[in-house]
Amino acid sequence: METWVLVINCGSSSIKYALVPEDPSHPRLSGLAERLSSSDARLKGTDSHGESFEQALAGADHARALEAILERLEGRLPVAVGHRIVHGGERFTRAALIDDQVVAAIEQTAALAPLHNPANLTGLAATRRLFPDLPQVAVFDTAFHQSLPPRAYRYGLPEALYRDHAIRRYGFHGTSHAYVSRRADALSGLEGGGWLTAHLGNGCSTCAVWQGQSLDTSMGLTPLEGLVMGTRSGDVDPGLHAHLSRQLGWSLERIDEVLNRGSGLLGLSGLTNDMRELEAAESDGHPGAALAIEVFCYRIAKSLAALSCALPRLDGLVFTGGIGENSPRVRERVIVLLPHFGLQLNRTVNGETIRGEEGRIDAGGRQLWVIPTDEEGQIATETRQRLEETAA
Ligand SMILES: Nc1ncnc2c1ncn2[C@@H]1O[C@H](COP(=O)(O)OP(=O)(O)O)[C@@H](O)[C@H]1O
Ligand SMILES: CC(=O)OP(=O)(O)O
Ligand SMILES: [Mg+2]
Repeated sequence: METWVLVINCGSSSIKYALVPEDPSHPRLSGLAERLSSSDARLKGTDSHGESFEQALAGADHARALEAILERLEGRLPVAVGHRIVHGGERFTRAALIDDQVVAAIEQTAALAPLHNPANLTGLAATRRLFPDLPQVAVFDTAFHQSLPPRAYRYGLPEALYRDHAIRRYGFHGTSHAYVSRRADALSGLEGGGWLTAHLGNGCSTCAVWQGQSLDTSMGLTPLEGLVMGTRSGDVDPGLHAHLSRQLGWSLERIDEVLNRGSGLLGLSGLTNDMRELEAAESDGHPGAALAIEVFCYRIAKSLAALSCALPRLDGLVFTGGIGENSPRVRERVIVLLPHFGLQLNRTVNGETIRGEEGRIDAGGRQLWVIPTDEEGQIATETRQRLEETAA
C-alpha cells in the first residue's frame, strides 16, 4: 500500500509543501502558500491530476495556511511530517525525530539563522498542534556539511569564539548538494566521485563532494557567506560593517537588511532579483543587468576554483537550482571562466536540450551535469530512514 510523507518548508512569509509517495512513479501533490499574514495571502499548487489551483487566503497565518494545505491533500493521510530546518548547529549531524528536547535545541540555534530558523519553528509548532499523533522529523540544511574538516569550517578567529560561542562555518543547502551529488554518482557510474556542485536558486551555494561527503562549501556561519545571490551580498570585506557604521552611521539592523535583502542581483542591477528578467533586460541593453549577471557568474567560477582545492580528484561539475537548471547562459559563462579545469561544453545540448531536466552537457573532458534538485524528495527519504531506524 502506498504511504505518504508530508514535507514542509516554512519561510518567514511562505510555506512550501509536498506530499511525497514512497513510489516515485505515483503523483506528488505540492504547492506554496505565500504572502502569509497579509491581505494578499494565497495558496497555489498542483493536484493529483496535475491540474493547478489557486485559492485566496486573505489574512491567513502559518497555522491557517497549514489547515488549507491539509484540505488539498485529497484525503491522503501522511505517515509522517518531514520539516526542512535550515540551521542545526553542531548538535545535528543527521535528521532527528522531533520531541520537546529537539525543539529546544533548534530554538538555541535560531540566533545563527535569523532569517530561516524562527520561521521553521513556527511551522513546526503549527504542525505539531495539527497532527499530534504523527511522527515529525527535522531534516537540517547543515547536516550534510558536518563532514567538513576543521581547515574548512574554522574561521581565522580567536579559538574562544569557536569553543564558547560555536562560531564556525556550517554550510547550507545540504539536502540539495547531497541529492545532486548522489545522482551524479549514479548517472556517471563513478561511485564516490569528486564533484563540485553549484546550487543556484534565490539562495546560492557551491559544495565540494568527495565519496559522498561534503568537504567544503561556500556558505558559512549563516546563509549570507559566499556567492552573490538574489538579494544577498555574499562575501564582502569583514571591515565593511565597521565602515558603514562609523562613516555612514548605519545601524546594525540597516546593515543586516541591506546585505540580506537589498544586495546581490537586485542590488547590483537596481532592477530585480529574478534571473529571467535580468537576462531579458541584458538583451535589451540594460547595463545594470549585464553587470549583475557578470559579477554573479564570475563569483560562481571563482568559488568553484577555490573549492577544487578540497578535492583529491575532480570528476565534474553539477548545476542545480532554478538558475542552474534553467539558464544555459549562466552555465556557459561560468564554464568559460574555468579553462584550466579541462571542461568542454556541448553548446548545442546546453542551449537547446537541457532545460529543467537531467542531462549531461559536456563534449568530452571532465563531466558537466544539469541535475534538477529534489529537496522535498530528499527530505521525505531522510524522514522515512529516520523512522525506520527508530522502529528497528
Ligand atoms: N528559464 C529560466 N532562465 C533563467 N533563470 C530562471 C529560469 N527559471 C527560473 N529561473 C531563476 O531561478 C531563480 C529561482 O530559483 P529557485 O531554485 O526556484 O529559488 P528558491 O531558492 O526560492 O527555491 C530565479 O532567479 C529565477 O529567475
Ligand atoms: C539556506 C538558504 O539560503 O536557503 P534558501 O535558498 O531557501 O533561502
Ligand atoms: Mg529551491
